[in-house]
Amino acid sequence: MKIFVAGHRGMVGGAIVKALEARGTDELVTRTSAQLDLREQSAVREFFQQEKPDAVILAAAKVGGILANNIYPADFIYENLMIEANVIHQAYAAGVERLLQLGSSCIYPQRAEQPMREDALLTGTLEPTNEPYAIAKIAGIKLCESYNRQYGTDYRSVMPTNLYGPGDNFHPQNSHVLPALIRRLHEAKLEGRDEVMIWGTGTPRREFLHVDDMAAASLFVMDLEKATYERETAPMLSHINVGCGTDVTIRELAETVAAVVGFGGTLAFDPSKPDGTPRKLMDVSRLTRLGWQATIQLEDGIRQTYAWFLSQEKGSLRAK
Ligand SMILES: NC(=O)C1=CN([C@@H]2O[C@H](COP(=O)(O)OP(=O)(O)OC[C@H]3O[C@@H](n4cnc5c(N)ncnc54)[C@H](OP(=O)(O)O)[C@@H]3O)[C@@H](O)[C@H]2O)C=CC1
Ligand SMILES: C[C@H]1O[C@H](OP(=O)(O)OP(=O)(O)OC[C@H]2O[C@@H](n3cnc4c(=O)[nH]c(N)nc43)[C@H](O)[C@@H]2O)[C@@H](O)[C@@H](O)C1=O
Repeated sequence: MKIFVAGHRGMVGGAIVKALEARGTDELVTRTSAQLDLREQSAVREFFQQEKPDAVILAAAKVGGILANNIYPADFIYENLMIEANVIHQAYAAGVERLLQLGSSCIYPQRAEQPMREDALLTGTLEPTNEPYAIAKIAGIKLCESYNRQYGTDYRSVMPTNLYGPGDNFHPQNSHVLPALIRRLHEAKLEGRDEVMIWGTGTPRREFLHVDDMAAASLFVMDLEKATYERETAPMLSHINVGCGTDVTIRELAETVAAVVGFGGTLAFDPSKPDGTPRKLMDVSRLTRLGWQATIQLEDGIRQTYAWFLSQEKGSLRAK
């Protein structure tokens, strides 16, 4: 198959390309955002009409942690809506048979019953710190569902929990918690500081999945027989959660990162920073029933990610 991987330089897109290359069965098509801005409708139309891929994996998005979502809500809703609408519609217009798009666990209500099942979607109010991003991600699911229902396409959606791994964004403010803590605790160790500040109260719970597991799950869902995907996601031909099925508090995460990095000082908490959703644990029974489960334990994944972080030249680390 000729597969367009959108967002191949990102953490997830990069891991998906690596997994596809290891398989070695497909022709891959990639473009950087500078080569093809997926917010631009006519450019996306031209690209799809020229390339005519058989399949698309949509891992391109405007992505960031709790603070970035709060500071740049317009960018998060606008860019993600445009990318999804352009890619999904132009894929359909170019006759693309199969598409997989990545959403996020933040699509579920702020107070969703835990663990969160796929049918919790649109049953309650969203978490305010990422509502614009979540609405764009929900629109992505609804685009796929609607094209499937109206045009009989085979466009699938996976909803990952919080992800981490090599290729992550280690920006001190705009990143997600896990890479932010790796960097902050590493720098504190180097500077000999005896205290590090962690945002929020430390009590929110999060589920973390290594990006290589996410890439494997994405290909697993992409490869499912159409009838199997439709049976599992009936009646709306909606989406499948991806996670590891267990979560930790932010305090526990910080303690694990501190142990891996070798920071022996005190962890202090700054409650003036937002906690966000109190808990976001995915119900992964749909994916488990289909035969997939995560393989990388959190501490092992953090060790491997820290080794990758250390292997990067400081200047080449992404800092968006
Ligand atoms: N990271 C996480 O914890 C989670 C991520 N997800 C989802 O997984 C997907 C991938 O996320 P992740 O890999 O972490 O994100 P990254 O920020 O690492 O990568 C995103 C990629 O999207 C590309 N991109 C952004 N804007 C445009 C644009 N206008 N045109 C073309 N390409 C664009 C970028 O390309 P370039 O490098 O060429 O500029 C970039 O490589 C997203 O849909 C995200 O919502 C879901 C849950 C958790
Ligand atoms: C993937 C997911 O990511 C975002 O939602 P989030 O889960 O809240 O993600 P986060 O990783 O930024 O924070 C998790 C928790 O960790 C705490 N925390 C402590 N110290 C730091 C810290 O230094 N940085 C960050 N970012 N958080 C910190 C922080 O206060 C919060 O309680 C959205 O983009 C959302 O839309 C989305 O999809």
